[in-house]
Amino acid sequence: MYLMNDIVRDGNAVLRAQAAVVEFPLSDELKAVAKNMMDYLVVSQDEEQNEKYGLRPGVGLAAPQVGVSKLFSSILIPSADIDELDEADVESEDYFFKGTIFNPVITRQSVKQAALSTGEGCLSVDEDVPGFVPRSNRITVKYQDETGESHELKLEGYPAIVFQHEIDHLHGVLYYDHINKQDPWTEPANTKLIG
Ligand SMILES: O=C(O)C[C@@H](Cc1ccccc1)[C@H](O)SCc1ccccc1
Ligand code: NI
Repeated sequence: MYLMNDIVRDGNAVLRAQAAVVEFPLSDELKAVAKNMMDYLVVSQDEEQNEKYGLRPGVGLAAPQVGVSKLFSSILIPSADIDELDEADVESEDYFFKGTIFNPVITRQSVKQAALSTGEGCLSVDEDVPGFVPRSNRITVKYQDETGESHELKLEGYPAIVFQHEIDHLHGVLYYDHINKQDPWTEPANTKLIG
């Protein structure tokens, strides 16, 4: 499992590089990296464990953030984070999404935007950069799973924001690149505020 000192910080060129396509079948090395990324997310979301290991909680982690310039990100979105889910859903499933997405492509995105009302943070950016981070409210993502099988996901709101944050990492983009430097907290036009 990765610890905070395995996470590359802003200023390292790998966070600004275009990551490389992942070839299948996956090498044992990349399987191990993906497992360690997911283990980080699982442990980071457990209050006791993240305290013990000094981990910042995360719902996503991209390979470039651990120094691997390849097109994949692990994502772990708790069902409890998704307001639209009703009680039954939350009880039955611990996670809205748990998996590693390889070679993801956003094939469709809405004109309508969305932003977290609190702004965003990043495990690779130690200081908080304040401001709304406008993103597409709805996206369609095509990606491969660990076996190389292709999937298509339609996402809206918070999950769409998480996926866009993680896919941005694969193209050398960090969340604060999207913040309006002049007016960071001015509500962007046509943007739904979430949370
Ligand atoms: O650095 C990363 O990529 C992980 C980020 C992903 C993220 C940040 C803001 C908005 C969407 C995704 C971490 O998860 S930041 C910490 C965090 C934890 C729980 C919920 C939201 C953000
Ligand atoms: Ni990040």
